[in-house]
Amino acid sequence: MEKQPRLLCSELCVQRRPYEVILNCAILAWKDVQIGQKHTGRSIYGSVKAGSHCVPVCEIIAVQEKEDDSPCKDTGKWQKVPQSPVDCQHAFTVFYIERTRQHCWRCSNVTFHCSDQSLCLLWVQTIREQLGLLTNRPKRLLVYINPYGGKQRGKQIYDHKVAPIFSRATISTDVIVTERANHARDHLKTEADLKKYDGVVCVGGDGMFSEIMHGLVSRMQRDAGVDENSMEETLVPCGLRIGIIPSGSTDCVCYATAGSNDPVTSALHIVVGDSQPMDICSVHNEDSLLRYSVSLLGYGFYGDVLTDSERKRWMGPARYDISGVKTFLSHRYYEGTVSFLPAEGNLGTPRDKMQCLSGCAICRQTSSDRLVSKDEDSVSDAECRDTWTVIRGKFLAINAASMSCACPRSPKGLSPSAHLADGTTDLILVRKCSRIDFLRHLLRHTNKDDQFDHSFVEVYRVKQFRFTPRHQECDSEVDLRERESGAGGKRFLSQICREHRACGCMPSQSNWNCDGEILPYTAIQVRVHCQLITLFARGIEEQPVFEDPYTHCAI
Ligand SMILES: Nc1ncnc2c1ncn2[C@@H]1O[C@H](COP(=O)(O)OP(=O)(O)OP(=O)(O)O)[C@@H](O)[C@H]1O
Ligand SMILES: CCCCCCCCCCCCC/C=C/[C@@H](O)[C@H](CO)NC(=O)CCCCC
Ligand SMILES: [Ca+2]
Repeated sequence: MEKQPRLLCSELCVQRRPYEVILNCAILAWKDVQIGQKHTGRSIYGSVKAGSHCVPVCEIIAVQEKEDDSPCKDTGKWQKVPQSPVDCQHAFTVFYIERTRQHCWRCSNVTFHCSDQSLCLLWVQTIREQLGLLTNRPKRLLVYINPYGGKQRGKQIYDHKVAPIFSRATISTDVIVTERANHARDHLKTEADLKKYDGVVCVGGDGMFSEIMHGLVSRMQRDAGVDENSMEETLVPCGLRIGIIPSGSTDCVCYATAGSNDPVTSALHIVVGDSQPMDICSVHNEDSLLRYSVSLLGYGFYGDVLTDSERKRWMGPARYDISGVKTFLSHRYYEGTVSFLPAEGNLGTPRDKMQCLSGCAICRQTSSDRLVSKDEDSVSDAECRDTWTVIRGKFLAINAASMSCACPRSPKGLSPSAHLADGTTDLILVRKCSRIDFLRHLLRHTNKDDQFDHSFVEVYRVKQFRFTPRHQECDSEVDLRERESGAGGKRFLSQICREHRACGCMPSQSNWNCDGEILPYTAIQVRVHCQLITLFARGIEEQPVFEDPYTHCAI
């Protein structure tokens, strides 16, 4: 670790033991003086030493003066007691982030006792000054809580686990507990005074996140006079960051951007002001915008699971397991045409095993390319000239994963190498196959095996795609022929339908699952908008971070 100029260095006590405590602009470090004397010869900075700790300043949540209150031996009442120099009376507590297992963070603390009040104040003030320089931290947040998401614990989770952390970090909040579906979306879209806030927090699952995202994206476009219905429009990115406190059934957006669905971890990512840009797909039917999607757009299997599970909402998260098995057993397939515009450039491939982790090189490159070419997001002439790939077939599932879609059910996700902010989506086509083969493929969503390594699975990294179900292709074909053949057309139409009934494909029509919402159209056109929103997250941190066993610092 590079040496930083010291701001402060004092001998303070921690749990009645003397420590050498150092603060510079990057870290706060403290080492046990007595242990230090036994193990001489090494600097506190970045080397292995017993009894030493260090915390990056950017991971300090708050510092607070503390009065040493102890029970008075005589009266049994609590009062301030004078103490010996080692048990000094003046103290301050530093609250900081500690990494625990599985990408989870905790709020830890250490109390330093000082010999006099002025020293104590100097430490508190200096640490506060350092924290004041971290301008990416939010001060005012607008919080929406869905009290009915997941296991209906959103309000409880916020009140008990999140609000105390925000208050510790002196973040002020306006909290709205939603009273109906789309309450948060409509409020953001039309009413909320967004200038007052540094971010919006969503307490709920993917459905609730989708509401917040729709509200913010639509508000931005309306304010900028951008027509969301047009696929050719370049959408305006959202200035406000979104934080997700997971309390839903799948929580895939949170899991895929933070590596866990732990509310405390998410609250801490908000407090430290993390930023993670994210792609959004706009989903259209002809000239109208249907919805936006950030995670999964799924037709066939995942559309059917969702349709069936909506009738079982009362079951909570277990509804997906029951509907998953039921849909798998029904083994329906769907016919149609998928066309797509492949991603070009150095964006990797869905099978390259380049997981999108914190500070991802591919997403960073995409960001800098966007800075160079401001027009990048428009449907450029080059894209119009690009040739579309067209695939006709019978599919069990058509999935577009704009991010990995990792969640507790599928820890690596539907497309483990998909990127959060590269301007592409991974289009996965699962062709008609036997039940046992499909089961093998599905089970690979839950383990580490390559789910694309099957002859009936194809995967493409794309910028745009379209899907037309067979029955709609037929309709237009029939319409055309009917118009061409006049009165004779009716006879021709009935002939086609009879043929379809015979091949069994006519009744098979699924719905699109768009981030957990059912879309009212089956023929859709999709375009990825690169880095349209930003979350209070940093992507999944590489694991294991090699940690100095004594200082707990990454080295
Ligand atoms: N007060 C409310 N009453 C009824 N529905 C609500 C309310 N507030 C939000 N909703 C709706 O509830 C739906 C589901 O919420 P949420 O996403 O929080 O939980 P979930 O569906 O259990 O989790 P996941 O989306 O992760 O599977 C959302 O689509 C949202 O629009
Ligand atoms: C025999 C059955 C085998 C089942 C195999 C299980 C594989 C699990 C993969 C889970 C992938 C989740 C992708 C995320 C989609 C979210 O945008 C959406 C909204 O929360 N969730 C669902 O649609 C919920 C989808 C839940 C599907 C089970
Ligand atoms: Ca992407």
